[in-house]
Order: sequence, then structure tokens, then C-alpha cells
Amino acid sequence: MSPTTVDVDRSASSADIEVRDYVVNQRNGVKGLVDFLTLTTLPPPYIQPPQERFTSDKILLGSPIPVIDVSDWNDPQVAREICHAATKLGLFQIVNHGIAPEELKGIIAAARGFFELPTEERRRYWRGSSVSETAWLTTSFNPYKESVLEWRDFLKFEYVSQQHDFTATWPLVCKVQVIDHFKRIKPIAEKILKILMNNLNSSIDESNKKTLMGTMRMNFNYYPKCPEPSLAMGTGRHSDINTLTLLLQEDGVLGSLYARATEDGDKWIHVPPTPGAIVVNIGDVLQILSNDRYRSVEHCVVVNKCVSRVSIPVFCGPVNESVIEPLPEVLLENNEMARYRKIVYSDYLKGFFERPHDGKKTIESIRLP
Ligand SMILES: O=C(O)CCC(=O)C(=O)O
Ligand SMILES: [Fe+2]
Repeated sequence: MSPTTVDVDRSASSADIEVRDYVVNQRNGVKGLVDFLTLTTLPPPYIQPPQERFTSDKILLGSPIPVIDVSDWNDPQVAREICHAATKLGLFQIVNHGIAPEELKGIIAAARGFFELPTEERRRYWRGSSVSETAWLTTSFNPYKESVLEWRDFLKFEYVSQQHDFTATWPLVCKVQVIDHFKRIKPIAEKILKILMNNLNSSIDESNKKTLMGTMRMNFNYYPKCPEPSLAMGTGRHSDINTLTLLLQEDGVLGSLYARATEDGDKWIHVPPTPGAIVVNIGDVLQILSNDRYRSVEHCVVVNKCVSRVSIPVFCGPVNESVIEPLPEVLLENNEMARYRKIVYSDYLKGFFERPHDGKKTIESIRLP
């Protein structure tokens, strides 16, 4: 690919195809693209239609994201604050969770380490031909289904503790840190889920553990510097579809993650990177189990002209075979009707991954009339 074709002609479909081919089919990712070209304008495949762009008039000021001090998990106030935040916004930050700042810095550095590897080295992990069955790299969200690409690459890890040596071929630059981060996040996620379940007159037991946290996956999201950030999106509007996500943001990069303030409005709250904090967000499965008591929060990521950014979500969720439906405990309590039809989680996943990021379309697709 010659650099000038992409740079000069913004509307030409040949340039469009060439960029897509380079990024997606040739498995360079958007990181490969920005390393190869000195871009002064945004390549056409990344130009979002005006209604999908994030503009400053959408930002809701004066509504800070709750920051919850969880140093004493047994304090009833902690449970109250977590349940309140899960009900209202569906997103909050926790501090004093027990993971040391140096450990958080270590996993961020490990993620950067991976994306700083030579392109050929990263490409060994490309989805579909990865050297590891439990770690793979791709770009955007769903590049073969999207008319506009998202400005990010991500490496996904699956924690399959019952499978011997599932980390054998993970990249050495980050392997130890990823394993340690999974192990540190797991008990924190379990404590939050326990609080949220207790509040629904339920609990975590052997029968539902596989639904609540039968799987754990981690992303290294990488958002390169973007020549025209106002025209692009790093991650499009979506809610996470799992139960609970615990996300680490890189310190210092402001104006990236936004959460939709209310279900029906188009106002968004900035989620500031807070040193030492972990962002927790409620996913669709908890909204379904709780019959809408908890809210899975729609969120999106804006990119930056001056700095690249890394974020590291850990997604706790059901195993594929789990049947997802509102909990009987919740329905009985108020003698209410289920608001969602029951669905096998693998079918739910299929619905989500079949289309581009599109707000809360997946959960809406199973809402009962
Ligand atoms: O980069 C972020 O802050 C959030 C990414 C995200 O929403 C996701 O990976 O699901
Ligand atoms: Fe997300």
C-alpha cells in the first residue's frame, strides 16, 4: 500500500478498501496502520456518521461517577452504595480494593508492552490463526460486519483454569501479569456479585455460580493516537453483555470513557481515570436476572489526538450453556412478571456479536412486550 493513496483521497472507495484490507485482512490492526503511515486525516473507513460522533454538548456536567471505598467489605454502607449505584447508573468506581497501585501499573505496562511488539510478533496472535487458543488479537469490534470501523485493537484472553496449560503460548511480555491480574480481580468480582445477589434476596451458590462467573475474559484494549478524533469512535455505544465488568483505565488520559446518564436521554457522564480505582459496570445478564432492578450501562470510548490509551476490562459472565432469565426470587418478591424471555447464553452472545456495537439492542431483542 502506498501511503499517499490513503492520505489524499478521503472519499475514494479504493482507498477505503485498501485501508480495510491492510488493517483487517492483512492483520496489521489500526496500530499497524498508524505506525506505517503519517496520517493527517482520518481514513474513510473510520469516519462515523454524524449521529454516532461524540460531541461535547452530549456531556453531562456535575454528575460525578460514585467512588466507593471498599476497604471493609462487611460494612453495610458499602453494600448500600454498591446496590444504589448498580440501580441508578449501572457504573461506579471502587478504591481500596486491595490491588496495589504498582500491580495496576504493572498490568498496564504489560499491555503496552504487547502493543509495542513488532507487528509480525503481534500478528502471530491474530484471531483465526492465533498461536494460542485462549488469546487472540483483532481490531475494531466486528470488522466484517461493520460499515465503519472502530479506532482500536484488542487482545483477548480467556481464563480457563480447568484446562491444563491454557496459558502455554500466551505472549511472554505480559503472561505473568495477566495471570496475576485475573487472580486478583476474581475475589473482588465475587464480593461485588455476592452483595448484588443478596440485595435480590438471592445468593451465590453452586447452582448459579456458572451463570454469575463461570467465565472470565480480559481485554487489552489499545487506542492509538487519532488524527481526527471528533470523526471517529474508539469503542462504539454498547452495554457489556456479561454479568459484571471490572475495568482498569490508564491514568492521565482524560475524555475517553463516557457512560450514558439516563436510559432515555442522550447525555453522557465522563468516567475519569482515578489513580488506584477500578471501574465496575453492570452487564446485561445482571439486568435480566434482576428483572431491571440493576441497569446495564451503555458506554463508549472517545479517542485522542495527542496520546494513545490502554484499558483493561475483565469480563465475568456465564458459561455458554447457562439459561438466562429473571430470578424467581425477584419475581416472587413483588409478584411481578418476567420482563425478558429466557435465553441460552450462547444464543445471546451470537446476537451481540452478529452486529456492530449498537447500544442496548441485544437486551432489547429479548424484552417481553
Ligand atoms: O476502553 C474502555 O474504557 C472501555 C472499553 C469497553 O467498554 C469494553 O472493552 O467493553
Ligand atoms: Fe464495554
